[in-house]
Amino acid sequence: MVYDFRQPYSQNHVPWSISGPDKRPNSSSFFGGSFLGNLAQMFGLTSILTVAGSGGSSYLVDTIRLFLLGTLVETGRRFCSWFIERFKFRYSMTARFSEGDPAYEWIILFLTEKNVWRRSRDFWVNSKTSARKWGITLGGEPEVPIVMDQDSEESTDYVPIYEIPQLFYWNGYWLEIHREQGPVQYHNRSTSQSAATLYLTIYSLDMSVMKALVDEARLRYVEVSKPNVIIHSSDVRNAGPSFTWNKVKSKARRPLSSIILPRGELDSIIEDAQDFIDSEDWYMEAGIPHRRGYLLYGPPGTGKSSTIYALAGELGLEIYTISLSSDYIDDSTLQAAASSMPKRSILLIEDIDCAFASREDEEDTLFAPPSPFMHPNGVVPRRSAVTLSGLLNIIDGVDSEEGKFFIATTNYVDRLDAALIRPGRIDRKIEYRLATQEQAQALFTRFFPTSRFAHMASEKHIDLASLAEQFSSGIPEDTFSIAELQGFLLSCKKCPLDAATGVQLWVIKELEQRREREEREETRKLKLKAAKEKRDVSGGLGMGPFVNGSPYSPFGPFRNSIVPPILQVDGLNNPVPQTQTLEEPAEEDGPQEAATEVD
Ligand SMILES: Nc1ncnc2c1ncn2[C@@H]1O[C@H](COP(=O)(O)OP(=O)(O)OP(=O)(O)O)[C@@H](O)[C@H]1O
Repeated sequence: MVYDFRQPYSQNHVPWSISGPDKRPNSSSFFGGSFLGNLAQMFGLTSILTVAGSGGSSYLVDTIRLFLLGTLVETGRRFCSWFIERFKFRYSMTARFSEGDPAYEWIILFLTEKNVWRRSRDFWVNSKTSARKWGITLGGEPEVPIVMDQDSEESTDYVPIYEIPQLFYWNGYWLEIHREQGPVQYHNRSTSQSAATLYLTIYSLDMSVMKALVDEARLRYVEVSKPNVIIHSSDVRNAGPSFTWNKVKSKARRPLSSIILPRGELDSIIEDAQDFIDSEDWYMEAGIPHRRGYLLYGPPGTGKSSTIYALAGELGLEIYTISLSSDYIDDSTLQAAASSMPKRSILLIEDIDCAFASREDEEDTLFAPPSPFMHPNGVVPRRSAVTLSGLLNIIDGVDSEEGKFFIATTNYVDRLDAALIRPGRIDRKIEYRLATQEQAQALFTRFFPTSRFAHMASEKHIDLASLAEQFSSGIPEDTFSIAELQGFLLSCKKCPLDAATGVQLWVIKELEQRREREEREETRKLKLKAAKEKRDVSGGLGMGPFVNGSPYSPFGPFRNSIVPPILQVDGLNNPVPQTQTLEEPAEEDGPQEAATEVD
C-alpha cells in the first residue's frame, strides 16, 4: 500500500489512513507531505504508519510525522552551520583582541568610528567618570559617534557591547565582529566579572588586509589619544603567563609649563627621555638592553607624579601603573605585567618603598603588643608579596628590552635597598625638594596670570608682579611643598591681593599645626617604648624573641586572659591583636592600655 502524501485535505481524500475518512486538518499539505512520505520510506517507517493508521491511531501518525519534520529541520540547521563554518574556515581569517591588551582599545575605537554600533542592541550605560570609554552620544550627531568622555558635555556614555555577531563593510571586504566574555576573578570581589575577547573575522585570505585594518585602527587611536595621557592599571587577580590591564584612564595632557621645578630640571628630564627613544639602534649595537630607569624621590606633593604625566604626554608614551602593596601582585604577576606592556611605554611603580617594611614599621612592631602572626624570629611581616629579587629581575629587564621606561617614585629613598637603585637599574635619580621662593613666585604667577587678572589689577591699582614677590618672600625656603602652597592659593584663587597679604598668617598657622603633629607623634613613640620596657621588666614573656634570650611565646602578653586573642587586620593588612582581658589590669598605666590608647 502506498501513501500519497501529496493529496491536499480539501479534495476529501484520505491520504494517511486506509480505514476511513478523517476530518482533522492535514498538516502534511503545509510541510511538503510527499517528501515526508519518502523520508518515512527511507527510514522504514511506512509499515509502522500503516499499522498505526489501520488501528485508527492517527495521533501516533501525527507524532511520527512531527518527529520526522523536526529531524529534518534540525538536520538542515546543522548542515547550514557546518557549511558556514567550513566556508568561514576556508575563506576567512579571524583575529582575536583581548581586553586589557592595547590592541583591544584600538579595535573598539575603530568599530565605534565605523558606526558598527548602529546595529548594536546591547549597550553599557556609564555615568561619566575619568575612566575611558569608547562610547557614543545618543541624540548627538550620528556621523560623529566617537566621544572621549571628558570631551563631552553629556553626562552619560552608551558603550556598545557587540555580543551578537555583526556584519559590516570596510574597504571592499565584509567583516564580522562579535565579542565574548570570559570569567576573570577580580581582586577582593566575590562576584566574578569578565574580561572580554573580540573576534574580528575578515572574509578574505589576504593577510595584508588584516594588517592594514589593525594599522589603521592603531594610527587612529594614537591620533585620538594625543591630547591625553593614557594610564593602564589592573584590579584583577591574574593567573598564568598573561596579565590583564583591565582599567584604562585618560587624563588631559598636562602642559610642561605647568610643572614648576628648579630651572632647567624638567627640560633635562625630557631631553634625556627623548634621547633614549631616539637611540634604539645605538643600544642594539652596543648590546645594552634598550630600557631606561628613573627614580623620582622627595617629600610628598613636590611634583613627582605630575612630572611623569607631563613627560608621558610630551613624548606620547602610555603609562602602565602597578601598586606593589596590592596583595594580589607577586613576582610572577609583576613579571607578566612587565612583559605585556607594549614598546615605548612606561612601567610606573609609585611609592616603591611600600613593598618593603619601613623602619617605622619595624619600631612599631617592636614596641606594639605582639601578634601570633609575627614570626618567631621577630621578623616584621612583609607588606607585599613581591620579593626584592623579583623586583630586581623586572628592573633588569628580563622581558623588557624594548624601549620601555621603568619609573619609580618614593618619599623615602633611604629605605630602598642599595641593589635596587644601583646604576644600571636606575639610570637617573631625580631629587624633589620642598619649594624654594623662586618656585613659590612661579606658582603665584601661574595662579594669577596677567591675561586673566589684568582687568582686576588695573581696577584695584595692583601690580601682579610685585604681589608675586610679596607672596614668595612670605614663604620660608624648603619648608612647604608645592602641593601645600597650591592648597593655600586655591583658598583665595579669585583674589591675588588676599593671597599675597594673607600668606604670612597662613605660614604661622601651618607651622604651629605641624609642630603639634610632631609632638603628638613623639609622645606616641615614647608611650610605645615605655610599654615595651614595662613588659620586659615584668617577665619578658610577651615579646619572646625581643627580650634578652626569652623564648618566643605567641600568647605571652595574653597570659591573664582565658579568652584567646581576637585577630583583626589593619588598613595595611597587618594583623592587629585585640584582647578580651577578663582580669583588671594590675596598673592603670599598663602596657596593654598604653598600646590601646595609641590605637
Ligand atoms: N613641582 C610642581 N609643579 C606643579 N605642580 C605641582 C608641583 N608639585 C606638586 N604640584 C601639585 O601638587 C599636587 C600633587 O603633586 P604630585 O602628585 O605630583 O606630587 P608627588 O610628589 O607625586 O606626591 P606624592 O609623593 O605624595 O605622590 C598636584 O595637584 C600638582 O599639580
